[in-house]
Amino acid sequence: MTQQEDQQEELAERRAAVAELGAAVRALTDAAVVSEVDDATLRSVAAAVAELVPSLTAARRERHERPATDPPGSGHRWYNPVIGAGNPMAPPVHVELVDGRAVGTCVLGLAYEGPRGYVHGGISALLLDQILGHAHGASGRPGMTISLSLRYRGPVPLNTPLRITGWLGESDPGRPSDADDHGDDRQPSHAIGTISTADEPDSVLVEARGKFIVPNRKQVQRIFGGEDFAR
Ligand SMILES: CCCCC/C=C\C/C=C\C/C=C\C/C=C\CCCC(=O)SCCNC(=O)CCNC(=O)[C@H](O)C(C)(C)COP(=O)(O)OP(=O)(O)OC[C@H]1O[C@@H](n2cnc3c(N)ncnc32)[C@H](O)[C@@H]1OP(=O)(O)O
Repeated sequence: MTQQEDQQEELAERRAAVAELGAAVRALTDAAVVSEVDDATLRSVAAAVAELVPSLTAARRERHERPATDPPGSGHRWYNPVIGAGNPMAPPVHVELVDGRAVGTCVLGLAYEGPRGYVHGGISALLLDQILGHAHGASGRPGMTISLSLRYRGPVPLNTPLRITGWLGESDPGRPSDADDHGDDRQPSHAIGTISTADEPDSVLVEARGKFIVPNRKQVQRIFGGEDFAR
């Protein structure tokens, strides 16, 4: 086996272990918010869970430190709060690019509840921000959201397969690019997205409009300390 194959195998192994823990903690979170067991049982589970924490934090990363799952060039965030298999707070949403559109699928449990039986509006915004980000990133230049607005047309049901779709719209006509002064290579992109149930994809429950920019060199330096933020 070559050194590169060795590293790939190690990375796959690491990601699988991280996904396993993510799934287990996600199941724990789901159980915690649906549980109606007695108080003594809640307290004993709380104590048992608290005891597990030090075994994870024995080796930890800090802000700005890259996790072992995301080596340079991987372009993927294993702990992303929407799509990351390693992040228990992520449903996780499964995203595919279909004819230039980003299409996400997921089922949201009671941990994401806003109105009883329905998804919290802030969670819908989170999912849409991510899917718009994918639509923007599909052109090969991942960016940052600079504005996001939503219209909640109907309540989004929990425990129901959902479909989240994002695509790019027209850019601002005639807006000068910042390329000359700042090294920006283009204008903000407009992205549009929707949430519907998988069974009724044409019935839009939430609609989003967002603007994305690709940060220029100075901005990357200021915000991320120079490291290519997308890699
Ligand atoms: C986010 C990591 C993504 C990594 C993913 C990597 C790989 C994955 C592959 C595919 C992608 C898939 C998924 C994407 C994932 C997630 C999506 C969620 C994304 C987010 O959740 S991201 C967090 C929220 N978001 C922020 O945290 C931004 C905070 N905000 C700022 O940090 C500043 O705001 C900044 C630096 C943007 C500008 O601040 P500044 O001071 O430098 O500029 P200034 O305000 O003076 O702008 C004067 C006028 O120029 C325009 N302008 C400025 N820069 C420009 C540029 N580069 N290009 C074109 N136009 C530009 C302005 O829009 C304005 O225009 P106007 O006046 O018309 O509004």
